[in-house]
Amino acid sequence: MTAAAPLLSVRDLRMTFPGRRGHSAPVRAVDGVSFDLAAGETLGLVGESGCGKSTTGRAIVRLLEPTAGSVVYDGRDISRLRQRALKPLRQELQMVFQDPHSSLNPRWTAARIIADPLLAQGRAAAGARRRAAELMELVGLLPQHLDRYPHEFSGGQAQRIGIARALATGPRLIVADEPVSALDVSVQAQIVNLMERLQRELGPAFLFIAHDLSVVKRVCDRVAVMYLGRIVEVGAKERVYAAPAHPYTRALLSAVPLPDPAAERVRERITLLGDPPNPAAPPPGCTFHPRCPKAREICRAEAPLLRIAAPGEARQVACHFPESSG
Ligand SMILES: Nc1ncnc2c1ncn2[C@@H]1O[C@H](COP(=O)(O)OP(=O)(O)OP(=O)(O)O)[C@@H](O)[C@H]1O
Repeated sequence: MTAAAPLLSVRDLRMTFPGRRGHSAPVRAVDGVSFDLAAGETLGLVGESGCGKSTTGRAIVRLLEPTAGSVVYDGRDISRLRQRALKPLRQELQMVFQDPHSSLNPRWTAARIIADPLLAQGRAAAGARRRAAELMELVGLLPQHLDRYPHEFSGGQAQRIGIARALATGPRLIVADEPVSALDVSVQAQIVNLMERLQRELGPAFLFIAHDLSVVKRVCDRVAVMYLGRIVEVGAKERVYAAPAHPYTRALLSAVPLPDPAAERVRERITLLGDPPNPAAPPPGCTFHPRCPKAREICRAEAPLLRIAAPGEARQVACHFPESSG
């Protein structure tokens, strides 16, 4: 039996920005990212601020045109499509942004924000409004509030509107870029619960971008860890969280508080040395080597490829000395 083709297949994705004034070297924000996403699957994309998570997400839904590489969605490379050719795909590829108040048009009512993708599809105004009311209910908002403006909603409610808008056209892939990190901690869990429920009920695939590893642990099937524009480890959530193979993943996970205070007291904490390096001037070899407690000569000279961590495992790791190999 052959496995079904993935819904999304990203290969060697690269996104380079011109250097800012005074720093003429180009910024390699995404530097060769490859992964697959199956229909209905949730992949968490984690890593420190500036490692290229948002740029990866934006290039996939084609808010940006990648510098190189391919983004094969449903069997078709969309990485070079022009805006006109992308239009029909917009209903299938949606994005939820980090800060709902700055990503929703402040001059539009909730009804218009949610109905806009439907109107763009050619839906009649009355039908689009009815659908917007249903979507308000689906995301836990009162349909009577359809004519309110974004500033009349709290942060959590506004994010629900952003989610309703993303769901309006029945997308098959949603890129959620830090969807809860701008919200109060008390509201974060509600939005995570909502996204979990919608994923279960409606079944879109999610690329869930976050720096909070405990959120990713709750909602994702697989996790990809990014460092300086590259994926350094990707695999099933259970494996990555229980036995991280890359030293960077180990360091990130060692900073996540454990619910059990006794376990918390005896756990190993790994403090990363120094700051993340500059993507305009990445270190040679493995870009993590200046901060890696295990770095040896080869790490300074040769960039490790992302490869199967251990025989029989689907998990991949880009390290010359992954944890599983001792
Ligand atoms: N339009 C742009 N022009 C120039 N550089 C950019 C642009 N967008 C992003 N960058 C740079 O690319 C790198 C990756 O940024 P990106 O926002 O993708 O990272 P991130 O992991 O999502 O971080 P954060 O969580 O802070 O959003 C950073 O060094 C950033 O400064």
